[in-house]
Amino acid sequence: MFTKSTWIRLPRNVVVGHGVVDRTAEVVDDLHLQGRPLVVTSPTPRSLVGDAIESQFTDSAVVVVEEATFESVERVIERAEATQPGFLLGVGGGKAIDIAKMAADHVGLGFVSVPTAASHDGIVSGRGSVPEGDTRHSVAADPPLAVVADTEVLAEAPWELTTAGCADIISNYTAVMDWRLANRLKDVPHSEYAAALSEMTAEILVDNADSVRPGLEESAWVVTKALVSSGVAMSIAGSSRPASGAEHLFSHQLDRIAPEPALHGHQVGVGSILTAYLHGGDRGFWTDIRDALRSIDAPTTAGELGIPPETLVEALTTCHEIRDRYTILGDGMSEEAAWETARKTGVIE
Ligand SMILES: NC(=O)C1=CN([C@@H]2O[C@H](COP(=O)(O)OP(=O)(O)OC[C@H]3O[C@@H](n4cnc5c(N)ncnc54)[C@H](OP(=O)(O)O)[C@@H]3O)[C@@H](O)[C@H]2O)C=CC1
Ligand SMILES: O=C(CO)COP(=O)(O)O
Ligand SMILES: [Zn+2]
Repeated sequence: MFTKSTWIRLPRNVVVGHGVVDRTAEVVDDLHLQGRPLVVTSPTPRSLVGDAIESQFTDSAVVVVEEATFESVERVIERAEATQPGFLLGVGGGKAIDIAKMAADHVGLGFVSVPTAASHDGIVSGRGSVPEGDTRHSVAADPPLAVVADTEVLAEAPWELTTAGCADIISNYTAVMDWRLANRLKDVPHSEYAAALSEMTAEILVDNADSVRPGLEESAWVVTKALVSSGVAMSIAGSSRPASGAEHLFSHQLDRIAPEPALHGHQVGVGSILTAYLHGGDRGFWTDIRDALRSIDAPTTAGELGIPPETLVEALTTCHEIRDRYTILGDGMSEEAAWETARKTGVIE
């Protein structure tokens, strides 16, 4: 008997382009959302687009968050209970958007994502990631009802945020390799549609790497479309598997143990070089990943990440423990193998 079922949750409107932040109220109208918005934002995004957004609504409440913490999520929930909005608008980078996403989920309201940085695929996905205790990986949350991604704003964001978004997409290659391996070895549920979409997204981004340059609105366009596509792959899968394998475990562990972690996308990019090497050995795919990262100015070494070599090796040898997600790391790497992998790939010089 056939018993399978799936429920794919996607944003209904994805509006990307020049000046679209001025169309936020129109997007909201199209969703038939009632009531006033609670705008969840952080200091810099508020100074950049706060007025442009708030002026489109006759009555809006605003909460400015500074840290990606559960206290911030609770503050937004309290503000929502006090102001009784009809929906939430998350305006900013991953911090403001994830806090809005988690708070909206808690109070049972919809939210609209207005990214000001194309820094990772969480800005469009149904995954929320706010550090809780020792946990750094994402959990399921309702995806945004709509995404309003203004390429003019995104193109002016610091270049490293955009290169981090690119590297998060390039890491899809190794995430999919890990997912296929887990399916073959551990019978982990796998969607070939989600895997193919995720890989194709990385492929298109790499093919268009020449048009990803600082200050170019075209770059914001290319990267945002890729982030949307990666978010859709995760929605089809019903998990972050198509976009998160061992390279993400490595990054989550660095977030826990590094004196000063680097950007999410930059860490997963370097993680992807290392795990591509493990998948493919000397003549493997890892040089393609490294070259793709180099071509968009993303870090490819521990030094460029600002991570001490010992910390990088510690992350690589311990990160398999942080979550129940089978990857090429299996039940863990020895220290010797981790040093060898990092040196052979030039991640540690
Ligand atoms: N849901 C998911 O799957 C994932 C979620 N995450 C989460 O996302 C967060 C990291 O995302 P990230 O975007 O890097 O972090 P932030 O939202 O903190 O943004 C990074 C920095 O850029 C600033 N900024 C944002 N937009 C602009 C702009 N247009 N111009 C100038 N500066 C700008 C912010 O300013 P200010 O400090 O003033 O806000 C901040 O200092 C973390 O909380 C992480 O847990 C990470 C990966 C995946
Ligand atoms: O960052 C993500 C995908 O790019 C989400 O992955 P995690 O579930 O590992 O946090
Ligand atoms: Zn990621």
